Amino acid sequence: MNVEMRTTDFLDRAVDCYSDVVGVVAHDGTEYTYAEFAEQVNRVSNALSGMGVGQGDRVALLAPNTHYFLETMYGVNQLGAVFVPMNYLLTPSDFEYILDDCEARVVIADYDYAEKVEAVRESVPAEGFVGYRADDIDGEWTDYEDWLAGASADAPDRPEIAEDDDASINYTSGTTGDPKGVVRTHRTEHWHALVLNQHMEVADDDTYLWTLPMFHCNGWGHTYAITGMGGTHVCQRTFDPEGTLRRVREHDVSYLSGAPTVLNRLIAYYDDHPDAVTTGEREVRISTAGSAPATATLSTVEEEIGWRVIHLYGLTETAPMITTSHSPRRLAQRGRDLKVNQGSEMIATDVRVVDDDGRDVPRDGATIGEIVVRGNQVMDRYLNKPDATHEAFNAKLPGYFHTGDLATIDEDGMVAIQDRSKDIIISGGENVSSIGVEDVLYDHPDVAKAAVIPTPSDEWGEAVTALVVAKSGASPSAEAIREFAGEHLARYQVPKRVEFVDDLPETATGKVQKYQLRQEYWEGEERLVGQG
Ligand SMILES: Nc1ncnc2c1ncn2[C@@H]1O[C@H](COP(=O)(O)OP(=O)(O)OP(=O)(O)O)[C@@H](O)[C@H]1O
Repeated sequence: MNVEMRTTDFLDRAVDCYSDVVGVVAHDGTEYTYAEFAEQVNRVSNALSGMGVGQGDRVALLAPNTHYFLETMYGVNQLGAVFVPMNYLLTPSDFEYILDDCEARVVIADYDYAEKVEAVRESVPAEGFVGYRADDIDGEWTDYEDWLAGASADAPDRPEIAEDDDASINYTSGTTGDPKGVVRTHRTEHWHALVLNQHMEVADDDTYLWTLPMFHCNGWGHTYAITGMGGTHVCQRTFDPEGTLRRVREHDVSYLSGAPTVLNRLIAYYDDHPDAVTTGEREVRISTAGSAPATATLSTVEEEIGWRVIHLYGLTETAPMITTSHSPRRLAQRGRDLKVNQGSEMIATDVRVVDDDGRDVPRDGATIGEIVVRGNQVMDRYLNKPDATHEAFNAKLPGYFHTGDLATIDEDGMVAIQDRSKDIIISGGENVSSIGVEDVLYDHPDVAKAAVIPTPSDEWGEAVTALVVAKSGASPSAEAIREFAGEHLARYQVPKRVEFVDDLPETATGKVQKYQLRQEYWEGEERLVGQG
């Protein structure tokens, strides 16, 4: 007989098997066993019920990495209600759009960010406003702790939750356009967490440090995966290198995650404070995804900081993870470079690379096509956007989700991401992978960050242009950078222009906003490819 897959299964197991184990360390150091954590979760459910929230209702949360993010997520889901975590770096008008789009009944917000919801309060449908440390928020917010204190810690009656019921709505980060509400079901969330556990080897002695924003795809599924395995969550409100390295030492952390920019910031801090890293008894592993890590980034983290890097790939729409570099057999055969931009599909996940007619490209590691995917972790739909949903699942190969990412695939099924279709540069008729050029630039000893974008050119159609942040104290010339690139790249890939900038605009999840960078060069002109 089939058993429905639900997100609640993960906390239920932790309570069954690890009630005495510290499940959550709050950002202020307070420790909760899984039994205590489950009581907090029950309080959230009962307090929400008291406000009239029931099955199918949406509850939005605006919070950094905190124990109450986790409490709210489980508390909402065990009522059969739908959890909507929001990106705290968005603007009031984004929140107005999101809260309206998902028709949130209640908003729970952190004192650091609540003002952005307060600014649009009158124009959103929510009736309940709960603030963490409400005294520090201007406006009428019920204090989170008072709210819970008035609620029972007994398990609420759970409704019948079907695995295809909506569990959460995660808005895309808006790197390339308006946020879209990605609707994920209990089944997609559950399945993705199982797949993640399988490939990341999560166990009950894992201590997971929250450097990755929890709002981002429910922390890439670790909010469920770590809980279900009986591991310990250590909360860090937002990432900072000093705080991260200190917590790794203090809590004997074994596992953490972050976008490549997080790795780069750790490296920059480590350069100045090598003593901040101690290699303890056990291995530390760090999973990275969200954008392409440079070869130099991976080798510095592995060889100098001493942590094992696992490179993953995916999208909000795919829960997110669909490929992984964690293949010891292949790495032993083919060397560590394999890790940089390649991964194999995760278990029970059908990843294909197809041409414009939806046919598989040759598995030659050279022909570029679009990554499409089918699997139980793929989203149900975009909220209120049937046309976008139809397009995403039918553009080239019906039934597969179309990622908009370009890649090659080789004879072992290793997928190497080349670019987003919007980021690839067509210069003199040749495709140039911005990721490939950036990878080389990161190898230059004076380069701290690099973003490669197309700029308009009468001669080339699009000119490969590198925007470079120099390392502190270094002042390389544009010519030196171009020369270095010329030693490692084909002539058509070498940046025609190199410009130095103080910093690169990034999203909350650490992605360089190439769309924004491109804009100023393309004002009034139409790009040949992509939309921006
Ligand atoms: N390991 C990786 N290497 C290269 N690119 C990656 C990797 N992992 C993720 N990405 C990029 O990130 C994208 C997914 O990001 P996410 O779902 O967070 O939203 P977004 O695409 O940044 O936002 P929006 O859809 O609003 O533009 C992928 O489509 C891919 O382009």
